[in-house]
Amino acid sequence: MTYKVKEIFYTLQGEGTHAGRPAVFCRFSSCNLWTGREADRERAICKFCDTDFVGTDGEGGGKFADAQTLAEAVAAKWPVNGGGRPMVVCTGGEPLLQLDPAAIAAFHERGFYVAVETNGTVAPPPDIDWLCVSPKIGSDLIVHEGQELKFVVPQGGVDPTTFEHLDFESFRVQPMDGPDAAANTELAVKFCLDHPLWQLSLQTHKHLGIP
Ligand SMILES: C[S@@+](CC[C@H](N)C(=O)[O-])C[C@H]1O[C@@H](n2cnc3c(N)ncnc32)[C@H](O)[C@@H]1O
Ligand SMILES: Nc1nc2[nH]cc(C(=O)O)c2c(=O)[nH]1
Ligand code: SF4
Ligand SMILES: [Mg+2]
Repeated sequence: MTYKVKEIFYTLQGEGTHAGRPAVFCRFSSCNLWTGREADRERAICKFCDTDFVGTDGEGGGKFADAQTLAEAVAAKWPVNGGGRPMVVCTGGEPLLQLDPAAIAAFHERGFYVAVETNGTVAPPPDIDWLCVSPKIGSDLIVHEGQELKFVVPQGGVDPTTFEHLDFESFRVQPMDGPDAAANTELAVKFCLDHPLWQLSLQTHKHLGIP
């Protein structure tokens, strides 16, 4: 199948458990919860997205005819003889609209640890190494297990503890970026202090000024 990818770039994972770890980001085009057009944001299910995932015109983006071609483009971003286990973070947009067993196998064949950032509305293929689910209020959460649950706060007054019964190794709150970022960060810190099952996830790449 052909994969539509907005951009492929090498940086540090900024968020969550793997924050600080070098990774190739593969940002798939399109999402099922927003068209990506500003004109549609207010009527979207997910209204706070910080990402441009429309089209295939970003750095390293394009249409990749098959899984091998896609994995080659990702592997080409990893430093030669750099050491360490290479990691790819499949994100978007919503990566699970496109990520399939063939793509995961092609990443694995090249030694990659495969991480995925998903909104949890699409069933994941098997053999993902790190699945991070970030639920969106107003959408139908069907993925109830994975490695990391990362809830952006605040969202519609929903208490993050309502996700605690789900089967994840790590529970995190991430402050919503935007005009109220400072207040949202304060709220997230207080929430973690009051609920020590939960850890803070910051978007460290934004503070560092890296992609
Ligand atoms: C752009 S999304 C792409 C992956 C997938 N569609 C999802 O929502 O998880 C990547 C991560 O950024 C988070 N995110 C998006 N907009 C944000 C914002 N304004 N503030 C904080 N986190 C945000 C999402 O919740 C998700 O964890
Ligand atoms: N550095 C960096 N880390 C990230 N972690 C998740 C991201 C995403 O957009 O999915 C992201 C991103 O866009 N940049
Ligand atoms: S689900 Fe993810 S990619 Fe889609 S609009 Fe929301 S944050 Fe953006
Ligand atoms: Mg991002």
